[in-house]
Amino acid sequence: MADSSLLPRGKFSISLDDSADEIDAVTDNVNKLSTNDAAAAAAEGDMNSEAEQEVEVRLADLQADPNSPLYSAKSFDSLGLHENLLKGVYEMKFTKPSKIQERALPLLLANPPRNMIGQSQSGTGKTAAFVLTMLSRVDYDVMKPQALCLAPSRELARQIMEVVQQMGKYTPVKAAYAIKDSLEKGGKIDAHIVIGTPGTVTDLIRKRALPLSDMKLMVLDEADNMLDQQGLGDQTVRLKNQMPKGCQFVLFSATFPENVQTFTKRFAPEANEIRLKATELTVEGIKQFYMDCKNEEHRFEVLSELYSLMTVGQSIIFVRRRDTAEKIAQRMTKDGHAIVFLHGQMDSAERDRVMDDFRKGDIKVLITTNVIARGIDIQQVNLVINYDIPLDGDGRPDPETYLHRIGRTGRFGRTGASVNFVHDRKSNEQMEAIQNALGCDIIKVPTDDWEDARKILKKALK
Ligand SMILES: Nc1ncnc2c1ncn2[C@@H]1O[C@H](COP(=O)(O)OP(=O)(O)OP(=O)(O)O)[C@@H](O)[C@H]1O
Repeated sequence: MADSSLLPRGKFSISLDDSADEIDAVTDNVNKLSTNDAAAAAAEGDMNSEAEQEVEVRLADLQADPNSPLYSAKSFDSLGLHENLLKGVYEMKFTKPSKIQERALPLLLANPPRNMIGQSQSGTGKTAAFVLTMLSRVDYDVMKPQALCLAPSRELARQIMEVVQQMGKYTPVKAAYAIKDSLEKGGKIDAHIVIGTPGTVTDLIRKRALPLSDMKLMVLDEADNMLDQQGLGDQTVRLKNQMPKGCQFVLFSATFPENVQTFTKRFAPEANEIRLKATELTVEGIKQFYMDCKNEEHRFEVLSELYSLMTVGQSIIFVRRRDTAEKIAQRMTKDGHAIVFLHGQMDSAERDRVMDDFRKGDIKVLITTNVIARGIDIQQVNLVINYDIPLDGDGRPDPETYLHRIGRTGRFGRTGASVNFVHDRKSNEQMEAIQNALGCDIIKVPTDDWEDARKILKKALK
């Protein structure tokens, strides 16, 4: 949850309560939205399963707890959103906003537009905050790209598109991808909202397939990653420099490490900021464990044993290298486990197929690299395994990537477990460094008493 004492004084152009006038201006624009039949929304009356009901009860409790990042004192109706967007939100079964949604939305929608740097724990609903902003800001009478959302992976871009379509269901929004293989040769993007990855966006602009003249809003999801100077940073900055004057820059992430903070502020000057304290970064619902393996070979055996003994919902295993992902998937398959791999060197169609199968639940175990460490939201994932402890580009323990990886479980109040595998002194030290940096407890699970191990993990997954 954000700590208001950390917010820079005087940076807010409005307070949460006196924002009605500014919000109206945005609402005027959105009034042009078409009014589709809302009956469709009401007609949906599926009986929830028992498990889902349990989650709903827990969620209601969390959303009533002021100490939870999901807590909100307000309703979606009071956040200045157009009624057609509210219909979309409610159809997604969102009853109350989370803390980040409640705090960020009025600031994001205020006029004149102001930049935003928003931080909130993994799985607390940042996507809705920026998607609703994009859907509120575009002028639907103008069929030109007006909002650009950048994400670090095609998987995340596709997921954001899904949210845009769902939330924008009762608007005439047209959204287009700018990801590899998304546009036919010689084609041109005509859509209100563009969602893409920096490389392809750069490419399309160069080919004059993505006009920027009407851009009003640029969103960076996983902003610290997008601005990382060892990675996507240069490309992202070059894109920013091409945006028209007055463009609003919106940056969201669960993590903004020290080393990107100055840069982030330069990227989004005069921004409203919503920040977390260092002690608030971990999500309570995610229980963290480690298993001490004797060596490389034992590490694999423990993994295989774990999957023989446990019935987990869905799980993601993270490794450092693509070839490790492939090798382990092959060995696990030989041992009789159903598992697939996903990494950045696969072709687009294959990546999409694997991800779609995993999302549908047809695949239960996915082994992957950091390519999907961030943002991916699959609520049934209740176990994350760090087969390799995450390291940064310089080979140092990487607490941010750790947080994002384990954050693939425990989404929006759900419970989940993460298990770190250590197999030698070095990996042990790496895990300890992460534990110290985050000040979190990582509890040992025995590798010589499987009954005990099963009990501990089962309890955490309840
Ligand atoms: N107000 C809400 N009520 C109920 N569910 C919500 C609400 N807001 C978001 N969600 C759900 O919570 C889940 C997590 O949201 P989202 O993916 O936006 O998290 P995030 O903060 O972007 O996480 P990450 O940092 O991992 O990217 C999604 O399944 C989303 O549909």
